[in-house]
Amino acid sequence: MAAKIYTNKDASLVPLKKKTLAVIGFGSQGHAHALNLKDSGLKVVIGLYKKSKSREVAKKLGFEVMDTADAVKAADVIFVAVPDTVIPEVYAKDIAPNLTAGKTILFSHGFAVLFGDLKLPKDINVILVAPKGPGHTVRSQFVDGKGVPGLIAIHQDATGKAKEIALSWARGIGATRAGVFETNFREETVTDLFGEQCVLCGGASALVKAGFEVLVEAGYQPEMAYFECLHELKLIVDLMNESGLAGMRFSVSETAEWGDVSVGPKIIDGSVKKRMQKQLKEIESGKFAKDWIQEYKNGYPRFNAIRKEEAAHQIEKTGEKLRSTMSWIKQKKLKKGASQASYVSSSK
Ligand SMILES: NC(=O)C1=CN([C@@H]2O[C@H](COP(=O)(O)OP(=O)(O)OC[C@H]3O[C@@H](n4cnc5c(N)ncnc54)[C@H](OP(=O)(O)O)[C@@H]3O)[C@@H](O)[C@H]2O)C=CC1
Ligand SMILES: CC[C@](O)(C(C)=O)C(=O)O
Repeated sequence: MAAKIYTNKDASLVPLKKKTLAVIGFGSQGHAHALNLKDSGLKVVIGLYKKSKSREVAKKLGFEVMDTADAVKAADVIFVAVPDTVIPEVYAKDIAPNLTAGKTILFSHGFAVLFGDLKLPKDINVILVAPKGPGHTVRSQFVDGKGVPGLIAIHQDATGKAKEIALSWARGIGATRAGVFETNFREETVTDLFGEQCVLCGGASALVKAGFEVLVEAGYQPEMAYFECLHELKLIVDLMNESGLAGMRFSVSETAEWGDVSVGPKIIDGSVKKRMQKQLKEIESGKFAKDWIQEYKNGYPRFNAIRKEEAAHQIEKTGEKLRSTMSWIKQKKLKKGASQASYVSSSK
C-alpha cells in the first residue's frame, strides 16, 4: 500500500489549542515555527539562554521570552530548536529536569536523539516534525499562503496522542498545506544527512564551485561563470521542483537536453555514486556524527578555517556584484554574529 500523505484535511489545530508551546532557540527553524504557530492562533513562548542575541528580536516580534528552564516548565510541548551538537548539554541542564509526565518534546531533526545520548524519560511523548526546507523558507512560504512539506515521526507515545500532536504542529507551521509523510527518527536522520552532504548543500556547492573555477581558470570572465554555474542553477532547479527532470527537459533547448543526458553522466559518473555509498555508510555507522561532535567539542578548528576560506572565494564577490542589480532577489545582510532570526519574513 502506498504511504499516506497527510494534508490539512487530516490534521487539526485542536490538539494544540489551550496548550503552551515552547520554542527553545530562535534561529532558522525556531523563529519560523514560532511565528507560523503564533499566526495559526496558538500560544507560543520562547526559551533562550541568558546571553542570546535573539532575545530582543523575539521580543520585538511579540513573544514572551523566558529562560530555557522556565519555558520548559510552562509548556506542554517543547520544540528543541538549538544546534544539534548543543542539544545534549541544553537538554541535560535545562530541559530534562523540567520534563514532567505527559509533556511532549519535539525535534525537527533526529540527530541528537540518535547520536546525542539523551536520557529521555518513558512518560513523555518524543516526536519529530521536520520541514523539508530551510527555516527562513518555512516562514516565507507560510506568509505567502503556501507551505514547505514535512516529515513526522513518533519515537515515544506516552499519552496515546503523540501522532495527533505531531500532525497538529505540522498544520500550525504550514507543512500540511504541502503534504506530510510519516517516517521514523533513524530514516529521517540518515536521509537528511545524506541529502545535505551529498546533494543539496555539499554536492551542489562543490559542483557549482568546480564549474565556476574551470571557466575562470580557462580565461572566461567570472561574471559569465557565475551566471552559468550558480545563477541559472536556481532557475533550472525551479523547473525540476515544479515538474521533475522531465519538466526541466521540456523547457530547455534540445541542445541542452542532449548535453544533459549524454555528457552529465560522464561528469557525475559511477565513481561519484561509489563515494556517495561510502558516505551513506559513514552516516549509518555513526562515524560522521562522532567526528562532527568531536569537531564541535574541539571548538570548530577545521570548521572555522574552512568557513573563512569559503567566504573569500571569488564566486562570492562576483555574486554580490551581479545580484545588486536584481532588486527582487532578497539581499540577506549576512552580518557576522547576527541572530539567524534577524532576517524574518513579516507576519501576514
Ligand atoms: N536550519 C534549518 O533550516 C533546519 C534545521 N533543522 C534542525 O533544527 C534544529 C535547529 O537548527 P537551526 O534552526 O539551524 O539552528 P540555528 O543555529 O539557526 O539557531 C540556533 C538557536 O539556538 C541558540 N543557541 C546556540 N547555541 C546555544 C547554546 N550553547 N545554548 C543555548 N542556545 C544556543 C541560538 O542562539 P542565538 O540566537 O543567541 O544565536 C539560536 O537561537 C536542529 O536540530 C537542526 O538540525 C531541521 C531542518 C532544517
Ligand atoms: C538541506 C539542509 C537541511 O537539511 C534542511 C534545510 O533541510 C538543514 O539541516 O538545514
